[in-house]
Amino acid sequence: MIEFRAVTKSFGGTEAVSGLSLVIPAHQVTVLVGSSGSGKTTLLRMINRMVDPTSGTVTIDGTDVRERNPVELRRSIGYVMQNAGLLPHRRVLENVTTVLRLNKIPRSAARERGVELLDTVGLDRTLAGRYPRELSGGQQQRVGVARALATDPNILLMDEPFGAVDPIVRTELQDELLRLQSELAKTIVFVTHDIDEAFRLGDQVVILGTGGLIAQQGSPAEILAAPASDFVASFIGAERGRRRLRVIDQDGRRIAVDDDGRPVGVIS
Ligand SMILES: Nc1ncnc2c1ncn2[C@@H]1O[C@H](COP(=O)(O)OP(=O)(O)OP(=O)(O)O)[C@@H](O)[C@H]1O
Repeated sequence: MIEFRAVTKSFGGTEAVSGLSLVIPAHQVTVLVGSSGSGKTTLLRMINRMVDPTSGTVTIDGTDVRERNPVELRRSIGYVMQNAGLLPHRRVLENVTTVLRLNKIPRSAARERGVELLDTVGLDRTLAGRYPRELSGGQQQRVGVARALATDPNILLMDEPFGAVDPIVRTELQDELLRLQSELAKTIVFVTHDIDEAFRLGDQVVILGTGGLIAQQGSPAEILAAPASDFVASFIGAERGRRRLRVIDQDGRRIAVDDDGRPVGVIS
């Protein structure tokens, strides 16, 4: 479990996070969602000490992260960035195994683990020898996820990992993450500004308002059922048109359709 207690982070005069308290349960996906500048990335980076709070504490399983060595802490937590952040001059397998090698795992064992990880994230092993630029955006993101999983961390931090890929690939990557999570049950903290993605992936969704305050937190169903404020209603409503569904009967089957009459699924 990760816990933020009364955490504030100021950058000069800007309060990116203001007195925020939040519990992030283990083995679940918590999604931080909010508009640009709402403090999502800052919150994420306080977990692995890429950023330290101005006041308040962040604990992992009861231990203040400030008691941990930052380098060791960072290596023990998986981190996936928006543009995968792969090393351009290293081949795919080397990218995946970098942290294993830093942790002094012998080369052959690291390679073995690396190819297994390619399988885990649904990448063909034949891509192992390619350079990142020889992969599609979606494949690069999968390599990023494989690298983050290399040391089998309990915690995975994901900062808009699927933000730069097209919608179809994005849906595939979301599906893949849900599949992986059903097998691995990591504690995942996922940042996005896309409420659809938040509701799709989150066991818990935390909607951040301006000035680094929590506007609402809960399961997607709880938030949809009872938005806590006009701000939340409009935030989740901005893209809600597509979600206002109705059911039609088609050849004896119940089909959910959106506002424009486009079928979005079969009700079973
Ligand atoms: N290193 C920094 N120095 C100064 N200001 C910063 C720094 N990092 C973040 N900020 C400021 O803190 C606020 C929150 O930024 P943060 O990146 O956490 O937001 P975000 O919700 O992740 O935004 P985005 O969706 O645009 O990435 C912003 O006003 C930002 O300009």
